[in-house]
Amino acid sequence: MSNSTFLQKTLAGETSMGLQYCLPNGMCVQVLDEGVIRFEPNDASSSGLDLVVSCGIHGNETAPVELVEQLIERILRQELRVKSRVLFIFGNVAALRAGKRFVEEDMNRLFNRSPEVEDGPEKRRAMMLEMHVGRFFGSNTTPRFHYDLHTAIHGSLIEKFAIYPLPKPGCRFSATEIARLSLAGVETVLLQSTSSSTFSYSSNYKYDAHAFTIELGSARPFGQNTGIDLSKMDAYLSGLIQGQLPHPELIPPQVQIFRVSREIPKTSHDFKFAIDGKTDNFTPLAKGLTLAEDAGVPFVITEDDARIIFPNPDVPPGQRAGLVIVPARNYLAEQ
Ligand SMILES: O=C(O)CCC(=O)N[C@@H](CCC(=O)O)C(=O)O
Ligand SMILES: [Zn+2]
Repeated sequence: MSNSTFLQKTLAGETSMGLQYCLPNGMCVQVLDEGVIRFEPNDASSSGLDLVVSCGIHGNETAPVELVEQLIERILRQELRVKSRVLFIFGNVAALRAGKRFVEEDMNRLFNRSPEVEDGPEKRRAMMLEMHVGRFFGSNTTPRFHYDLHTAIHGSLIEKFAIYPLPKPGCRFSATEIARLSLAGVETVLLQSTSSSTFSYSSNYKYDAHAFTIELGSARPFGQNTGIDLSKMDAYLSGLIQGQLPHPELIPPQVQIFRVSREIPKTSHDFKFAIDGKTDNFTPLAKGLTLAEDAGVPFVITEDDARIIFPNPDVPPGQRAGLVIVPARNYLAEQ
């Protein structure tokens, strides 16, 4: 039997759909696709919780991929007792091999769309991943979670934070889910204000999962992530896998909540930031600042206490070149 990890086999092109098998401890395993593996307990020991953990949707964001690799291996070695249904996803395998954010297109802008004949590999993979998530959740009525793990391109004044996709009409941001994230070491949450083409938005919108994009530090190549402490996230996910769903009632006071005030649209190749394109996430933006100019149109900061997230002037026209966020703890309380 090979000593390679599931990640190593995936990167070597050695994983594809296989038959389910069960271990003596009652845990059943099935590889559903390249880089996609499902674990299920036998019914008697099930906790009634469905968990999707995805990573590597951007191929240069390797710290969460290494974390997920270790979780999978601990389960396969039967060190971690699976009491929940769990789906692990290594998202953009070709980009992970290349060590690049993407090969042709940013995969995290390709979810929640309809297939087209001329779709390239990243569009097709995004569609397949949505299908696997949909089949995994199926018609179960058990609580559904999807944590899509990332790292950020630039430095950040706050290392770990989550993006909470806009809830469906009639639904609200959940204070309990935000409090749970704090147990995973994520103490800053951005509430999205628009629909989106990200993986977490799709799982929330289509499958009613508690879904988040989670940023866990800076993007570095494999083997260079020792500076990122993922021990709380590791413990939190290990607990969920073992069927332990914590029930925090209140958001701890140290948790910071922002909401997205506006996306910074890039409409043309003339788009220019007035700030350095590599400015740290959460850098404050003075009211009245002309932050960017695009085809002669200025983008002026009109908000009090604004900050910038994900500045990236290099995205193609039609995509967001960053987000302007503002504090929103009271906003959440009023929901
Ligand atoms: O650091 C950056 O500029 C990008 C980090 C990253 O990949 N962030 C995600 C956020 C997705 C979301 O808004 O939910 C992305 O850009 O896809
Ligand atoms: Zn990312």
